[in-house]
Amino acid sequence: MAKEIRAIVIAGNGTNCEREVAHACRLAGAEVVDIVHIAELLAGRVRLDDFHFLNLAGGFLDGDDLGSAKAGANRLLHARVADSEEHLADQLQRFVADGKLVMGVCNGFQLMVKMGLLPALDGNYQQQTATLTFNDGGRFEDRWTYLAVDPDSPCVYTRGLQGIYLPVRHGEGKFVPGDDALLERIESAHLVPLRYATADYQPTMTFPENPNGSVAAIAGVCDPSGRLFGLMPHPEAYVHRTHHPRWTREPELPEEGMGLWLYRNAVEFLRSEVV
Ligand SMILES: NC(=O)CC[C@H](N)C(=O)O
Repeated sequence: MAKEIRAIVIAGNGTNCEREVAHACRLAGAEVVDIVHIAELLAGRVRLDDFHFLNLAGGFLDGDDLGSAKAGANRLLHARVADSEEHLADQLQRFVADGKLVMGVCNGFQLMVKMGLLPALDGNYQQQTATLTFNDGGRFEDRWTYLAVDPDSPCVYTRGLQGIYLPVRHGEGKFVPGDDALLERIESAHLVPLRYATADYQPTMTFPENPNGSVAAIAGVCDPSGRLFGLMPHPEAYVHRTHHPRWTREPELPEEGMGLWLYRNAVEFLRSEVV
C-alpha cells in the first residue's frame, strides 16, 4: 500500500485561509494535513523535510505592509532556524530539489513571487523576477472569475482541466513580469496555466472578467517543473456545491466544487511519483 501523503499548511502573521486549505487537502485524499505556525518552523520544532505538499495560504501577511507578502518573503528567505546553522530557505530549497509540491494561493502566490519561487526560470528559485501589485482599478476586488486553462502547461495541478470558475479577493493581484523578455519566456514555456477569461473561457483584459488588469490576463503561474504553482483565485473556496454563488438556482451543479480538482491532481501526482 502507498505510504501516507503529508501536507503542511503554513499559518501565522496574518494568514486567514489555512483551515479551508487544510480541508481541501483532506478532501483530496492527503492522509496527514498539519496547519503549522511559521514560528514553529523557525523554532525548529517542525521541519519541511517531513512533508510532501507545502501550502502557502491566503490572507494579509504582516498587514500587507511594504506591499503584500514582501515582509513575509524576507522573513522566509533570511530567518535562521533556532539552534541550527540552517535557514528556513535551505529547507525550502531542499523541498523544491526533492521534487515535492508547493502551492501558493493569493497571499501565498504573492509570497512565492516575492521570494523568487515563481516563475523561477533557469533553476533559480531565490531571485524575484516579477511582482504582484495593486489592481488597475485601485480597489480591493471580491468577485467570481472564469479561468482559461493552458492544456500545454507542465503544471501538475491543472492537468486534464479546460476551464475553472473560482473567486478572487485581493487588492494586489496584478501580475507584472520584470520585463518583456521574461513574459515571452514564461508564455513560450507555457508557465501560465491560468488566465482570467470570459464565461466561454476566452482570455480577456476587460474588467471585471479580468479583475485586476494582470499582464496577459495572468491569473496563475507555475515553474518549469510544473510542481510549484501560484494563483490569485482561491481554489479552497470552491470545494463544495454550496460554495457556488448560484447553487440555489443551478440544481445541476455537481457536489464537488471545481477548486478541489487542483488539490486532487496534486495528491494524485504525489502518490504516483513522489511518495
Ligand atoms: N485574499 C488574499 O490572500 C489577499 C491578498 C492580499 N492581502 C491582497 O489584498 O492583495
